[in-house]
Amino acid sequence: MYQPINLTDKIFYVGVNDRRTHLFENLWPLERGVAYNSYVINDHKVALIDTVEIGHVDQFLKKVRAVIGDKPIDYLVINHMEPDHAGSVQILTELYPDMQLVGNKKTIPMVEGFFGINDKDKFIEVGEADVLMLGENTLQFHMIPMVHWPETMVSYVQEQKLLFSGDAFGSFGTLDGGVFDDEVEFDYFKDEMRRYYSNIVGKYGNPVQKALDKLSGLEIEMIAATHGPIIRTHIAEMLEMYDAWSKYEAGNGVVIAYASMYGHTEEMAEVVARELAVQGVKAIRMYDVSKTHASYIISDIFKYKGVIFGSPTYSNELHPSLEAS
Ligand SMILES: Cc1cc2nc3c(=O)[nH]c(=O)nc-3n(C[C@H](O)[C@H](O)[C@H](O)COP(=O)(O)O)c2cc1C
Repeated sequence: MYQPINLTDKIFYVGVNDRRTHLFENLWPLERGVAYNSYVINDHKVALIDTVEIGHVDQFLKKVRAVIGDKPIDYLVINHMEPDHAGSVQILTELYPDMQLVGNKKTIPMVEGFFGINDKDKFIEVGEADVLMLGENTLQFHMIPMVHWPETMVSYVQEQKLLFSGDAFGSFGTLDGGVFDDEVEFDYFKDEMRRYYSNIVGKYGNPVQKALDKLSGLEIEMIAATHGPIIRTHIAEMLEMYDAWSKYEAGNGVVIAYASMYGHTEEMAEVVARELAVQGVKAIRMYDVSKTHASYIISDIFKYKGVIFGSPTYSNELHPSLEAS
């Protein structure tokens, strides 16, 4: 039985946990799963903010109905078209035929491409700073292209100072009871947020800087992303972390990532590490790339200023496991 989880009196968490998938995007290891977050605003008008991965749609619908009962959904806001969030759009349009899809000019052709939905009356196209009134809550939309897809946008509830941020500020890890940042072991999620950011969004530092600039004009008291805990007590810290990562600023420390078949390159890496320690470097992270998944190494490379790679020659190239990392 789902106990509705309130963000505010009319806004609810209706996300689901995925503890079965081994690799996110068939690429990134999920040691402690991942949550697909979605939210319902049960106001005079009912709006759903994003959906969940299609494999979890039954549980998702139960949660949505536990909040809205038999009321229809008026709007489905699509902040991001990636299938772990937009995966249930089609089935929802069938279940709620009068529901309108809210997206920007880049979202709409994607919806048509993904789902073959092309009825113009189904869409409400929104642009920068447009608003959608729901009753006591007003949604305002801000475009954040390439964080991390072209159509990405965020939705801001003006009255609540609440930002539905899409994948921005998201992290791996299921929400095992605790849903808000003050209800969980937040340090774990901070690390997983950096692994998520560095591997999935990290290339787009400039678009993230532009997005942060735009969001700096908003007063934000809660960030509700599509993965990971809802942030309400660590807002400033999160914004600072995103600012530093997107400027590629890092703290003191060195990552040493090596490949070694017979141990000689590893021995060299040990010597280098010892010398770094003698020189006063305390944070030294050594990884054998054949053992540790690249996503953890990349995450640490975003955390520390220094990085050293070591590889034996292998058929005149780098060792394949380092090359692959
Ligand atoms: C399959 C294979 C391919 C190799 N190719 C080269 C090569 O192209 N050029 C070279 O100088 N050494 C080559 N080597 C030798 C290794 O680079 C050398 O033994 C190195 O010291 C191994 O380092 P490690 O002990 O860290 O694995 C090759 C070794 C193996 C097993």
